[in-house]
Amino acid sequence: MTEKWHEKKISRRSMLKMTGIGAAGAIIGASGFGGVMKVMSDEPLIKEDNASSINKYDFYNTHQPGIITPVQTHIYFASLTILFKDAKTLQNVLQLWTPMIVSLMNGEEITPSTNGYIPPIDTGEAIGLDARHCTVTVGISASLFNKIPELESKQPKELQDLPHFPKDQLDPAYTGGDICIQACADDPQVAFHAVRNLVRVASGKVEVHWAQAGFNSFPKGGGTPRNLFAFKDGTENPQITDKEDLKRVVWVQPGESKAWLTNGTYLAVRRIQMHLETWDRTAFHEQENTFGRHRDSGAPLGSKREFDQVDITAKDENGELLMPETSHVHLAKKVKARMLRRSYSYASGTMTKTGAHDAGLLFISFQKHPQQFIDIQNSFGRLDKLNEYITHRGSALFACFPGVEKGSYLGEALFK
Ligand SMILES: C=CC1=C(C)c2cc3[nH]c(cc4nc(cc5[nH]c(cc1n2)c(C)c5CCC(=O)O)C(CCC(=O)O)=C4C)c(C)c3C=C
Ligand SMILES: [Fe+2]
Repeated sequence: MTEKWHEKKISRRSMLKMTGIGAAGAIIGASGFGGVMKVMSDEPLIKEDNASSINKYDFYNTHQPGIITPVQTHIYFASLTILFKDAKTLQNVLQLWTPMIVSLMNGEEITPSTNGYIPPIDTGEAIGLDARHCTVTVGISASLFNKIPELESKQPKELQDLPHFPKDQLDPAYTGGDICIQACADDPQVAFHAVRNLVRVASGKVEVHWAQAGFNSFPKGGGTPRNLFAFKDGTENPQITDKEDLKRVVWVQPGESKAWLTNGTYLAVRRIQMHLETWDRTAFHEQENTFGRHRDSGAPLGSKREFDQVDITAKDENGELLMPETSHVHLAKKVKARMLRRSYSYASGTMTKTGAHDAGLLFISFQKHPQQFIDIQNSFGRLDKLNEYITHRGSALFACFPGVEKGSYLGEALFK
């Protein structure tokens, strides 16, 4: 029987090496990182979901949190570069992160500091806040497999960089990365705190390549949030209660990819600038024709209610299509591919060259195969009316591990 990771003891020296503390870290006594992780003691490194935490989602599940979890108000998304080339270090980082993520999702301090002679273990900015529905989702990309030759046989063939799409103007500063951490919460500081602490503990092993904060605002009483063009965004999505549909659209099923990815999914992320200045000069009817939906109700053009059935062939009394052929929804619906969208708006100051808002959509979708994203994006191609108002500036694709069983750790099956 293979030894479980938590049954192995990582030596104090390798722990210090791994956390990048090195010689300076000698000051960090047994209550330092050793205290955080308890990896150097006999105590197994298992953190439990705390049922008495307030506003908390469970970590241990068949699937990772933050995918079919109801969308929170904030995201901090980070794409990391790995600074190592071996599978063992990746395994150690994932082992280190797993109990930390449980603590973060419990809304607990990672480990309360008791030693005044060392830096606090938890950076502390979430002290006194509850879990705020924090979720952390981790994925790995094709470039990670390129950097770790030992894992070559584990790379799913569909895990490749996304192709170049017509009209893409990708900025390398917002593109790619080896590992993603998607932290979502109903509080911006809780989401940021999660990423900050996960990156910090793996310092010397990973560094942030790019990161983006985002937000969603929900109407009183709930409902679909509006994007920065004021349209309800996220109406047409698989129902998170329809398990069979999620198996068809989102979750990798046994035999569909490499075994380690069963119950996992693919995360496509696009940092899409929305040209607010151009949009704000556009006539209201033209805005509605761009999406093919009414702005205020969110209903398909010609219908009354947001969740009315979309019929892209429906015509008005003059025989004209109600939803223009080049409208965003028409083109998305035309292809059979589907996805689960979980996007956030962002506003990050202004573009240095033009002074325009650097604002838009941190588009995130989950699908069991990257081709689903590719087919829909190709359907938009050069035709989508929305192209006039947006520019894709960043892009990455990650395979998100399946969920974790108590006693295991993120991505364990990758190392078997
Ligand atoms: C490749 C996938 C998609 C990208 C990229 C994308 C960008 C993008 N979308 C909006 C706003 C809306 N999108 C809407 C619907 C919609 N969009 C996609 C896919 C991508 N969008 C799909 C699959 C759908 C659903 C189509 C359907 O079957 O009905 C809508 C309508 C409301 C809704 O259903 O959410 C809006 C609004 C923006 C602003 C944007 C880039 C900045
Ligand atoms: Fe869309």
